[in-house]
Amino acid sequence: MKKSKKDLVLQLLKWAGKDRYYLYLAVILSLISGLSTAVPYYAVYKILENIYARTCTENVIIHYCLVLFLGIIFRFLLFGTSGILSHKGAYNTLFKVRCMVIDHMAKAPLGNLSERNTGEIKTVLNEEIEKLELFLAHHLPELIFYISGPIAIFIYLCTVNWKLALVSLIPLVFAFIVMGMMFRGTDEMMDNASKSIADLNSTVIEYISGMKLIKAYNMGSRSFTKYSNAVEDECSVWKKISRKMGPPYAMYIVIVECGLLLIVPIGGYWFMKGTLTASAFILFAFVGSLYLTELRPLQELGTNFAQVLNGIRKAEEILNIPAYVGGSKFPDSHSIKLKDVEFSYDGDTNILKDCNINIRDGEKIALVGRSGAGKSTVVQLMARFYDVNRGKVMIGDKNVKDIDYEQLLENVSIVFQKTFLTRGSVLENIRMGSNASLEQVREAARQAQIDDFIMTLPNGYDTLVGSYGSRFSGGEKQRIAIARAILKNAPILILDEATSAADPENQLEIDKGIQNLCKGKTVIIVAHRLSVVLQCDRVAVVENNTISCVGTHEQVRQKNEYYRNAWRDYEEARKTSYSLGGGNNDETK
Ligand SMILES: Nc1ncnc2c1ncn2[C@@H]1O[C@H](COP(=O)(O)OP(=O)(O)OP(=O)(O)O)[C@@H](O)[C@H]1O
Repeated sequence: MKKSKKDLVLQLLKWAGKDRYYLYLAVILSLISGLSTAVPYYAVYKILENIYARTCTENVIIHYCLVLFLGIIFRFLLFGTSGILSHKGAYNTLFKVRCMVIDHMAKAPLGNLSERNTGEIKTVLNEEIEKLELFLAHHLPELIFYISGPIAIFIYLCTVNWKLALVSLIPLVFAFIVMGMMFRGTDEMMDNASKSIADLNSTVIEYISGMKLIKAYNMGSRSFTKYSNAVEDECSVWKKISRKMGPPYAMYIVIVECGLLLIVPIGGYWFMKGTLTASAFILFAFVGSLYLTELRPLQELGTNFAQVLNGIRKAEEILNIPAYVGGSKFPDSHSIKLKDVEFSYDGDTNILKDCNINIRDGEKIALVGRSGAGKSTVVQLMARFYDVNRGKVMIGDKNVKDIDYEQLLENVSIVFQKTFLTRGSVLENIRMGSNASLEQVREAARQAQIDDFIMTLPNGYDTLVGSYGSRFSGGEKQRIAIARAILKNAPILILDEATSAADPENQLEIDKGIQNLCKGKTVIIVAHRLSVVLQCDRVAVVENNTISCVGTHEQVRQKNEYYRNAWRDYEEARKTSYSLGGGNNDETK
């Protein structure tokens, strides 16, 4: 169910936590500042009154000029302080909401997150949440200021002549009707605007991250078409919004400014009849229509408010993804068991069915199978990146669903096929948020066979990695990932082994790093190179949506046709490479 505007604002204040008191104080100061708007008009009126009563002296002028001066200073001082407080509250809240969303994403199932594209998530984290600052730091205090000012002036005008004060309000009634027309049915439009900016962001991200591919296939113009389409879509959404809101906005501006058309003739008539004093007539002619123009920014606030509500809604959508919370201690035994597991990414096609395996504590097991058979899926279920549809994944004697998620992630290390490096330094990339000392990081890097290389970099461990680790080769990146895992020293290790680890020398280094990493751990290796299997205790074949055969290399070779054929092909390929090159290309050595 869609939340009401009020509920969304209350939700935002809840996210603000204690910082909402800054916001409340800012609103109170804004209110007083707004109310003091009437003070200068009061001072001017009093001077006029004294002039017409022929009682105006130097003292009277000085007295009311002082009142006027203090009124203006007081008003701006309060409004300025309100702005400082509202900005403090707003930026603290923004920080909290961004941290909450990021933290929540880390605890949410990967499946739910990957339904959203990167552009959509980036839009929520940047643009949508940024709009909350606009609301908290500007709209909230300004809304109070722009409303309370005219209310204070209206009340003051009522004390001078209540009938003419009421006349001055007539344009406001029409202005509000027009404003209502302007905002009716804009929710969907704002939603579309938010979607179009998310699409635009996704296209830009895709364009930049796929730059190499675009160049390699000379896809520049085609990719640009996709980008320009996204820009056009965004533009057309905003054109629609402008078409809907533009005319009523123009009417609103005209209406609030045309109070004089009523005040001057009616006020003049009453003055002629003697029911209105000259000073009151001048006051109304001067202020009577002007004070309503203070309400003009309300329209702009209204437009932005619709966008802010959309921002709150979007942030809430991510925060409402059910996260993995609670759970018991990580078990002492590090055996892993899949029991009758069934799993599908999309809810329709089963990638795994009746899948069973028992991995002993401290055992080293290789998963083999054709490309797309489901090897990576099996290991991702072990780390609870996704939840199974049926059956159980157990670590020790516990279902992974019952283990505290943070403890689970702490106790499982994964080295992915494709290494992701953050933009920071090499040191930060190996530490990954831990408190490890430089010496501990270097020791891990030595074991991963990458320390010597890092020391040759211009700033050693402080060298910046660059976006997406652009300055490192595939093999170097992999060894950095191995160093990370060595430093983390988790008892369960999952290696989604890469085939692209470059030249044999690099491969040898990586293998040495991996051997150091595996010591004393329960290890599951997704083996893309068959030679890796010989370093494992057992091998499991993933085929036909299940784990079809588990045993030692010899046992599986005898029992499983896929594995037997794969080894035959592998050995024949090795013989061919011997006869072609005449050298020893054995990658197992
Ligand atoms: N996030 C995903 N959403 C939908 N389908 C997916 C997803 N990830 C993988 N798949 C599909 O699941 C099947 C198994 O993929 P998986 O990556 O587990 O295979 P694999 O054996 O590890 O393959 P490879 O050896 O090529 O890495 C494939 O058909 C793949 O297209």
